[in-house]
Amino acid sequence: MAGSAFDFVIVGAGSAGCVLAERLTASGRHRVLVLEAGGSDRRFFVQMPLGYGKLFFDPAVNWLYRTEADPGLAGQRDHWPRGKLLGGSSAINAMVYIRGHASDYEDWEAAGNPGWGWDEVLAAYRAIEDNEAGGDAWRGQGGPLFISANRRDLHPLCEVFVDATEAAGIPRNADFNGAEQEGVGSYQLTVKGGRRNSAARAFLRPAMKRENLTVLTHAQATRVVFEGTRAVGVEYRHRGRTHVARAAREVILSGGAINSPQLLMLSGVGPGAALRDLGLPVVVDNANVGAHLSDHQGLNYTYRMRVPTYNDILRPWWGKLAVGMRYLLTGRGPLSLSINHGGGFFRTSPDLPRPNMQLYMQAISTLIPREGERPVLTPDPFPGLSLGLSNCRPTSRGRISLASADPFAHPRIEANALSTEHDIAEMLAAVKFLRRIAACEPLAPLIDEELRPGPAVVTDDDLIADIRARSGTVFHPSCTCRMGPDPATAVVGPDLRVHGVAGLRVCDASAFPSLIGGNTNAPAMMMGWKGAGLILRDTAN
Ligand SMILES: Cc1cc2nc3c(=O)[nH]c(=O)nc-3n(C[C@H](O)[C@H](O)[C@H](O)COP(=O)(O)OP(=O)(O)OC[C@H]3O[C@@H](n4cnc5c(N)ncnc54)[C@H](O)[C@@H]3O)c2cc1C
Repeated sequence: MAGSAFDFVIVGAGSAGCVLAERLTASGRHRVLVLEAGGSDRRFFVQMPLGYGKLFFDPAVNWLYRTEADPGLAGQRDHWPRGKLLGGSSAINAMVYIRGHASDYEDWEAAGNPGWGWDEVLAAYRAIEDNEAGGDAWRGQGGPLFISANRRDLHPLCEVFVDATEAAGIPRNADFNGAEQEGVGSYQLTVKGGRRNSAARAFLRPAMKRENLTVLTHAQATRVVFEGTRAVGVEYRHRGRTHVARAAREVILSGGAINSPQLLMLSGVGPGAALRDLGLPVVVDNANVGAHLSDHQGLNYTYRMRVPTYNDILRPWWGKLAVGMRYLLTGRGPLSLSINHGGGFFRTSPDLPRPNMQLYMQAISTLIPREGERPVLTPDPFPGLSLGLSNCRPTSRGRISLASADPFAHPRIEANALSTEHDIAEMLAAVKFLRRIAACEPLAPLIDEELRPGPAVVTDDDLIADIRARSGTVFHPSCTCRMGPDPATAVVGPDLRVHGVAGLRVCDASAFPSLIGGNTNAPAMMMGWKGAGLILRDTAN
């Protein structure tokens, strides 16, 4: 590959990178190289939706990051999985498809980012989607990304949960991606025909048939190559050797919220003093690189149930055999779905203008952890239910910084979770509401007992201590190369170009101006879609 020239070099075949690769090669006019540090997505537990639990600690497909000890999480170091394979995190995630609240994008635009308001973003989502629920003013149909409406094979407790949440005062909502986000119901999923529908499957794999797309796996970018302040290529390691891929037009970083800022810093774009301390040259001194790290925090309340749950089916060998056979023969059953059958969005106070909390319902409990595995395929030996929640717009901010100038060393992740009064007060109100749901008909009579945190935990102080002890990332780190017009406060402009240099953009969840209220795979794919539109527009000029 050394010496070959491409028009565009994309670093990272994740949610955004796969969409970019597809869009930039569609016309046949541009030669595109995608460098992906991980390997193929053609693995059984990647393809089988509930195989997700097996990928959580698997170094073959996962960067396996750990944060620094976090005071907000009672001093614990949180586990941060990120996908390291074709499809990136969309190939190891929980497949919930949520776009976020319309007002999130109005916030993006109001922060000085024309073109990223709700109307433009909605048009992109509608073009991307092929929603099983059909097209309407909100949903797209006929686009490259099939989205399951998730209406069959749901566990019966999902409906019970929806009824109880309704009784607690939250309206039913058949489509969180429709006119209203608030409400309770079942989640739409990136699942197609019983298989995970990652960004690789929906976008990259079809594009890989094109001659103008080259995808190199096990190729880790180590540095953006600059001539002066113009990015002209990418240095990468492949099969033990260092190569440089030249980009005649642009280099696009789509390595995700941890790796994109890391690669920028390794390349000399970042906080100048810190880079010099590590002996790195400084191309652009910008303290925003790696800063503004935003992430959703969540926790589960767990119940012992009086009725069967997936624990009873997924734990015993005969149950595993039965659901396994069903899956292999029909592509259906619990293995063909996300662990999160239901959920929704609610406000912790009626005075709030939009939902500030997200709910998750899992007809399974996993209190007894197994070494090296998120035990969704080996749950607790009793019927259990998990009700989870996570915040939508936390005010806590963390940081990614370089721990070393070695591109293969993990960067430092200071999550700084739950570090504001606001975030703790919100979580406290939310867990109280979760208990209200559990106390409502028809769910209450089916619950035997609350196992975590347990009935002894009642005072605000104890509830907060429990929140700190048991919360963790819900895997949505964002904003570490955030978009904004001013280099004093942002890393990329509204056109995703890195401030202060030429020929270089960042296009992934790191470029979000602010974290959206909801899961982040859909917005990352949308960023790839709109990013490609911007690149093609600028290329035509
Ligand atoms: C366990 C888990 C569960 C989740 N559940 C959900 C969910 O249910 N719904 C949802 O919407 N979102 C979910 N998310 C979040 C969502 O998947 C991510 O926000 C989204 O995929 C991020 O997309 P991205 O393009 O920014 O980065 P990624 O998809 O992470 O892609 C980055 C890619 O770049 C590659 N890369 C990085 N550095 C380099 C380098 N130097 N050289 C070459 N390649 C490199 C990586 O290997 C990776 O393939 C989950 C995430 C995880 C980890």
